Amino acid sequence: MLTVKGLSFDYGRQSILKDIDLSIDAGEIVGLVAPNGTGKSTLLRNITGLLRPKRGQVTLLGNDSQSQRQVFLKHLFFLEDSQRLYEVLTPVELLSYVKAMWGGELSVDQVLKALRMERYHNKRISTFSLGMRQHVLLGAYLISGADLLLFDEPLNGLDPTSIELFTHIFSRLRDQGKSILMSSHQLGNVTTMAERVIFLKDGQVTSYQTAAIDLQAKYDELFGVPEELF
Ligand SMILES: Nc1ncnc2c1ncn2[C@@H]1O[C@H](COP(=O)(O)OP(=O)(O)OP(=O)(O)O)[C@@H](O)[C@H]1O
Repeated sequence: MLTVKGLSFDYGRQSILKDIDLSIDAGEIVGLVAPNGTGKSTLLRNITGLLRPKRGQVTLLGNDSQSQRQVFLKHLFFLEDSQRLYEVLTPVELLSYVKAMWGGELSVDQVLKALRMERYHNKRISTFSLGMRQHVLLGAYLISGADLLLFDEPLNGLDPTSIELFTHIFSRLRDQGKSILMSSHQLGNVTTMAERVIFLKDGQVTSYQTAAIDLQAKYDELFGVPEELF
């Protein structure tokens, strides 16, 4: 589904991504985990082409992110942050807009119902809490019908019931053959859903099957707090 080859990116003199290779299959949920400021958002932005890689190639279903940009974008959905939704719109308006742009099959009503958003579907997003915004954001992902979903911190601000609902929806999407790359600085936020975890460190990635190793031990080995602080 998604193939990234030799991707590098610098912010000025600071090298953030170094020669990254990764791939994601159809129907696979992958977690991207690293502490704050490591480069997760930068990697997602490079994959989508919001930032232009210094080197490397990204293809989605065989479509190149640069030379076949329109088709490439049609197959993916990425909204960086629920704080950057169109504030003046209501959920109904936003979802209708995304449906019109991406041409997904689900109706606005189906999505509102699946995400239990009927209570506030006609209120302006500007008045919403973080958790409500996350629901609208997931609604936009769902209604897009895109094949690859890139999600930055999907569980931010959610109560336990909503986490359960989101987890359920992600597994439904996987069953439908959608691929999901979700980033988080918290390992626990992705391990319940992802069958594979990619750690980003020093600009490079290592990938582990969730069931194959003790991921927390690996996380501590890679990013743990040093024993001697002072
Ligand atoms: N526009 C920018 N100009 C220069 N440096 C930047 C810019 N945006 C991010 N950086 C730097 O790039 C590095 C990676 O940032 P990025 O936001 O990708 O990290 P992250 O892993 O997503 O962090 P977080 O978990 O806090 O969201 C950081 O050192 C950050 O300071």
